[in-house]
Amino acid sequence: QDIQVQPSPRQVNVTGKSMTIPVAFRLVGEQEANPHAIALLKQFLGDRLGTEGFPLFVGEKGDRAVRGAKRLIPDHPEGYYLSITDKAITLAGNDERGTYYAARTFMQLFHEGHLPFVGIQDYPDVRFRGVVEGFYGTPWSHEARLRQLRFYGENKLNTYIYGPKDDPFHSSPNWRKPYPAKEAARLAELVKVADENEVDFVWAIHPGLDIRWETSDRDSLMAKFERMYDLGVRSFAVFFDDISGEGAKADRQVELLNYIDDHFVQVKPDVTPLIVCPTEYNKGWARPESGYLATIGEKLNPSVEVMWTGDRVISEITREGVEWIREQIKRPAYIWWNFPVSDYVRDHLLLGEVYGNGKDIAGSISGFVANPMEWAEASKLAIYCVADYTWNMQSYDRSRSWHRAIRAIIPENVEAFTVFARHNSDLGENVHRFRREESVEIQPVAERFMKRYREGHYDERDFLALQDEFERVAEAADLLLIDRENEALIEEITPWLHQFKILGDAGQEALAMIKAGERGDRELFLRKYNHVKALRKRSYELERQFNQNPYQPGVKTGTTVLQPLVLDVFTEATERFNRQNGTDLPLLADYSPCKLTTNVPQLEHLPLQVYPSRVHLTPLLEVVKWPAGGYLQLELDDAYRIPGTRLNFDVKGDLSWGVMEVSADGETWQTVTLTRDARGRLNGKWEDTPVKFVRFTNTGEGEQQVYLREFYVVFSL
Ligand SMILES: C=CCNC1=N[C@@H]2[C@@H](O)[C@H](O)[C@@H](CO)O[C@@H]2S1
Repeated sequence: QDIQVQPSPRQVNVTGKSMTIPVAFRLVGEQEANPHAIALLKQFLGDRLGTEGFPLFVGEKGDRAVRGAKRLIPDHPEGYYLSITDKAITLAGNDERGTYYAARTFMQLFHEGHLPFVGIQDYPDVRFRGVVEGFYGTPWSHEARLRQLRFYGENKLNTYIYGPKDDPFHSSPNWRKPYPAKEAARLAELVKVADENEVDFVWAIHPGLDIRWETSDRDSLMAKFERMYDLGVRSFAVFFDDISGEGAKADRQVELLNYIDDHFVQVKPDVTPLIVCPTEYNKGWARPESGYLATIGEKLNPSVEVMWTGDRVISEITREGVEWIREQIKRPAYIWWNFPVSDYVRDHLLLGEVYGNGKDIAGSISGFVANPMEWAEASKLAIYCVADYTWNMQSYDRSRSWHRAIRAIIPENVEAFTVFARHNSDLGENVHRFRREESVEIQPVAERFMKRYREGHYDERDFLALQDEFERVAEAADLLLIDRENEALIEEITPWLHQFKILGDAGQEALAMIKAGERGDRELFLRKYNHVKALRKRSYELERQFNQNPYQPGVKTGTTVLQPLVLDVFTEATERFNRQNGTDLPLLADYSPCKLTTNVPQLEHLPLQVYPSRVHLTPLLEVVKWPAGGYLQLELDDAYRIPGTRLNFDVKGDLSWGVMEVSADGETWQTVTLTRDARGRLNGKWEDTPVKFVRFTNTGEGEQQVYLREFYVVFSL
């Protein structure tokens, strides 16, 4: 029968039919086996466990209980051998974690009152597998983290790296300080639950923003690690990402890391290899002339793991890419995969399939951890798939894994959540230009329908297929909004579910406009027209109410296929109605009154947030390298009286290297004096003349490195 085990095991031999589940089991090997595996089995088998009953042998290679299976146990870290026959069950690990994984697999084989007769030999492709909580934004809650750790235990993920950028005790300024008692107790509990689920809890420190290369700061860091060790932490990381200036120096970083390795990691008996997140952490930013990676490769202790995001900050991981970096750093890279992280497209949910990474990279990497969304439960879809991919790459099937993930996460509403996730997977235009597939099944129907509708002869079957899809969208939203089996998940995605309901309704009503127009039923057409406009207004208000943040506020759904389709159908149907009836009903246009032009590479694709009276530039999380002569220009659709631009480059020192100018025609420019307000933000003020262009230029001699935290243009009173 179809043995469904997650992650997909490497070698499964079905050795016969199956047996009904024994009413009682007798555990053999309890004294020597991994206590977490024993605890798991006891909890799972409950009162079926007794001194009599069907023998269940559990243990690690060399333990008496599994002596007979010794040569069948794969000789790989975390490997295990599992066998179920009509005589006995054997769960034999190559090491403690392997035994635990054998127990996890065993638990999944219980199926409708039966246990299959199988022999399984299994082990993971990638050594370190899991999640790095490394995003910008609201850190996960304590409860969310506890749920995550249990989820990792279920899916054979063995690593959780604690590194939320917005935790002041992980990063500046309080990385030097011990956690207050309450937070310390919570971290201790996380470590305990991680252990129970055979997950390494890696505590990361992010000192680079203000570290001083002196023994005092080195001692502060060592003292903090000691504190964390006292809390039970046995795995450590140092993050030097997203910094500039002093903290970015390779030889200083290496000196500190080797010191930590020599005087902490190597002297403690039970600490796993140190992990570092380098400043040059992707190929797009690597500069051979800086010698940064060469220094890491040559001077950093070989036992230290070096993280890497791939060819770009957000990128698919390829064989060629990992071979390249392996050459540079003289060791396999420890991949930090930036998916499903959405801190640069915060108005989107990334619920799509995990795809695009090579299946031939296992031998060239030491670890693979996913950086998730701030929405912990919603991130589980991708995390489940990453668990499958990193355990057994060759057999990874992106679609099968994704469907299983949905069944694992919300078993009572699989159909509805599948519809929802299908249309919430692309990012829209973004600064990293990273895109994902969305609405894949319906996209060709939508495209064909619009083309033929415009030509005047669409296929009724396409019309009905689209109508059916929008009905499913509306149904899915309502079914999920009342779902009570996974309340934490529904709580996270509720704003998007409301938006999704509006989209489903708007799609059906826009299609109804076509039929009303064809029948010449003016009254019905106007009803539908007004309903769609009302729905779009509700959508707009929803955007202003939920998920407000300084970067990408709002709630986007179906942005790649379904939303544009509603707009296209509405516009086309209204234009026809206007022609047939000599009316001029306004077309609903999502206009954008502002255009961005720049010659600073990192700013080229920055999306703009357009509001009724101001334009907001999406701030960047990374350091911006601003070359001499580099400029950033906003062009409005008309000349407006602008009471005052707000500009915030979060830089040390002044901005005398740059000039802010405005113009009404793009020819004559007027310099604007910038003044710092109480919050350190730079504001531009000028005489009260209409302005169409605003630009900021680096008129200095050399490249500047800045954080672009905020660029506001307020263009009406
Ligand atoms: C290997 C080191 C990766 N360090 C990173 N720090 C940043 C992360 O904190 C962000 O979440 C992510 C997505 O915006 O971009 C880079 S990736």
